[in-house]
Amino acid sequence: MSLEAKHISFRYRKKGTVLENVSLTVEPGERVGLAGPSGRGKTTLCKLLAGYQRPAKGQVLLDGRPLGEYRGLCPVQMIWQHPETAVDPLLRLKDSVHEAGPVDQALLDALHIQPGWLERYPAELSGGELQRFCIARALAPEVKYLLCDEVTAMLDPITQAQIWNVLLEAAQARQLGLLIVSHDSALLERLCTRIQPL
Ligand SMILES: Nc1ncnc2c1ncn2[C@@H]1O[C@H](COP(=O)(O)OP(=O)(O)OP(=O)(O)O)[C@@H](O)[C@H]1O
Repeated sequence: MSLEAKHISFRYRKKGTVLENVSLTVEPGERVGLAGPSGRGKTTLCKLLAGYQRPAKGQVLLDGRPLGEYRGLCPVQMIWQHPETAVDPLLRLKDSVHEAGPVDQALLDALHIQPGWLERYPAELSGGELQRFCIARALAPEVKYLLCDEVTAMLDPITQAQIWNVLLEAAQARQLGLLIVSHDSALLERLCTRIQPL
């Protein structure tokens, strides 16, 4: 079940063309690093691959089928740099984390999520604490691909290491495909099976 962007072009109404004839394939178990200067369109490509935006030209295919044909939880999930933009501010974390279905206690433990945090609202957690919930939610069993857009850029080194350990273990155990966006080339070298410049 490969994830493919085929000859994608995209433009924002006010900005003009951002991506022109871009192709990218991620296979199960692959960890592809997406590198490129600021403003090149890395986040935009992730949004297209996750189905948040539609390309003006080209297609996003999962296992050869357009992503839009899949029903229920999308098998391609995006994890954002700023987790506060990815959770409902009015929901307690215990409700947000279960939006994609029940979450395994072992996963919450591996992410060092303290039981008391579940009762809190997003504004009552730090960015690193909140990001752990976003990762737990993104690792729902139906998910096959994770698009990790600068997911640890604002975190301290210990939290970064904990989060990447969990993501890499899950990716290996479940043969998930990962697309990893980062400006940190050393991080990409360490994490990725290959790097694709944009
Ligand atoms: N909603 C939007 N409307 C108009 N222009 C946008 C929108 N979102 C992004 N852009 C523009 O599209 C271009 C690509 O943005 P994008 O966030 O995809 O780049 P990026 O490579 O991820 O950048 P960075 O490395 O700085 O995060 C930028 O010039 C940005 O200003």
